[in-house]
Amino acid sequence: MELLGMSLGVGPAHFREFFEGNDSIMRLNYYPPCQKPDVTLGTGPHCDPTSLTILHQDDVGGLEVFVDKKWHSIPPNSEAFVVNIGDTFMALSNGIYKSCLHRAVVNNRTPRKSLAFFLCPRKDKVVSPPKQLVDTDNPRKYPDFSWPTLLEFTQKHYRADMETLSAFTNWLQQKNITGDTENY
Ligand SMILES: O=C(O)CCC(=O)C(=O)O
Ligand SMILES: [Fe+2]
Repeated sequence: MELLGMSLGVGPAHFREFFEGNDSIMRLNYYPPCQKPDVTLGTGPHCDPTSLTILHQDDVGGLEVFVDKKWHSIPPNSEAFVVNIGDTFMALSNGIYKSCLHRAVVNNRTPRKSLAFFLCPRKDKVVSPPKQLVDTDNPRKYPDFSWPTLLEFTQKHYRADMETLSAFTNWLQQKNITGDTENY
């Protein structure tokens, strides 16, 4: 977070402090062998709704990222983690950092495991970009929200894909129009 803050010109402290007391998630994925791997995905195409993902995959392989209109496999490297930007950090950087579209394919021989750490803000934090990243040339791209609201959206209303953040923005606006009085 310090490096991301420095790269955005807001200094090392901003995002480090924002993520103090973070409410992060760890997930273990298990992909059994599949008889029809050519017509099956282990995890469909999605961007992680979370802030930053640190992923360890075992030595089987299966992770793919979508870059330049093509799927590219990311071979496992026992010396390295895969680090992905998620939708919440895309919102925090006012769209400067893009969340990364990825998926996991399966095979018909070997089970596969991966371990993902998803950095998430503390529940009461307002996800809002620092003022240095917003001006008339770069207006706000996403409304303020809290992480539990985006999590609820992806768990109850919308399965995370490459459009999660814009679908979420529309959903929030619709809720405001229909006079929902809960605080987001
Ligand atoms: O298993 C993988 O390599 C990717 C898993 C993944 O994208 C996720 O858990 O969000
Ligand atoms: Fe993912």
